[in-house]
Amino acid sequence: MEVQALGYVGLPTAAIEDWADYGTKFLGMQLVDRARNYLTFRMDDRRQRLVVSNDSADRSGFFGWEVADAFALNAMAARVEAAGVAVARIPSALASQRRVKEAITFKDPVGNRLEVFYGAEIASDPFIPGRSISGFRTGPLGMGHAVLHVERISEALAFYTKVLGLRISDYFTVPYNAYFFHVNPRHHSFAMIETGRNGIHHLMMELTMLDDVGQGYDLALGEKGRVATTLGRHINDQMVSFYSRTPSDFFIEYGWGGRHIDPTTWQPEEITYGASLWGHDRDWLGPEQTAAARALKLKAAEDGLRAPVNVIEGNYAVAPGHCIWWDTIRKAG
Ligand SMILES: Cc1ccc(O)c(O)c1CC[C@@H]1C(=O)CC[C@]2(C)C(=O)CC[C@@H]12
Ligand SMILES: [Fe+2]
Repeated sequence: MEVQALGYVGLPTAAIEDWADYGTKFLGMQLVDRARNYLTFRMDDRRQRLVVSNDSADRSGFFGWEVADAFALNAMAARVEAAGVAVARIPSALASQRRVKEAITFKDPVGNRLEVFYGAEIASDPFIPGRSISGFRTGPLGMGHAVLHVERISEALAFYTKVLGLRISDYFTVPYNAYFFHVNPRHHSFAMIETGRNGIHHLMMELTMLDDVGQGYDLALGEKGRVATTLGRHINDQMVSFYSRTPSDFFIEYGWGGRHIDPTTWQPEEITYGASLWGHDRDWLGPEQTAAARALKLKAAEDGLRAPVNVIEGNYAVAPGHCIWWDTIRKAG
């Protein structure tokens, strides 16, 4: 498999100041760089995972897909070019700003800026979370998952699977079309939902402990309008999560307990139950959609649908103010 993980993400915003607090005091990331028109955050031992930018050049965000080395990067560049898509080498000044060794960039068929890179820089100092969380589940699973609104999934599907090499985890067509893709054991690192417009829908970050999510939920409940959905559990990746409104016009899904899949044997499947096993209620849906979402969930409950107990590597108790991250967990294990 060429693409190994979703390595970093750039999110657009018009409210850069609000993001500093939201990213640290609520999400628990570490603010490392604060320039006039962008912020950068750490989530683990890497120097940078998330960039939040109010530069007009970054208006639709960017997605940093990780490959192993220069050889894999060149192979990807050739493959994208062969598909008729213009590829540019990212100048070394920008590559250093991304904290990677080398990168290329191109647009997906609906206009999102993609970057493919290798050689992410590791920090020499430990990750200090912005609030007391146990840590983010990253490492070989990547930074989380990114979900896009797309006008028509069919336009981008072939590009993401045949050119980029993402593999379909599952999909559903009711109550809307949605496709989920994996590149490693994380159930999905990327998804598209067909909503009639293009843009970022949400970014998911996964915490190593459920209590991090519950405590974050309490913080979000304390701010008017911050909670975008109630706490819930997704059917396909079994993630327990809630969605919060960011200072931009999309969401961050804050989750725990996502399942692992075996990419070598996984077969794409169709989900007929909808999005959630329970929860994830929204207050902005019309009465018809609310009733439809409710009916799907009640059917799942009636059918006795349950997520198997998750065995979470790295689900250890840690002292408040301290954090563990993947590489430490792996070395300790
Ligand atoms: C269906 C699903 C499974 C796993 C995920 O990580 C995930 O983000 C989703 C999408 C959930 C769902 C959606 O598809 C449409 C818009 C929704 C209802 C929201 O507004 C919040 C949850 C979103
Ligand atoms: Fe999600």
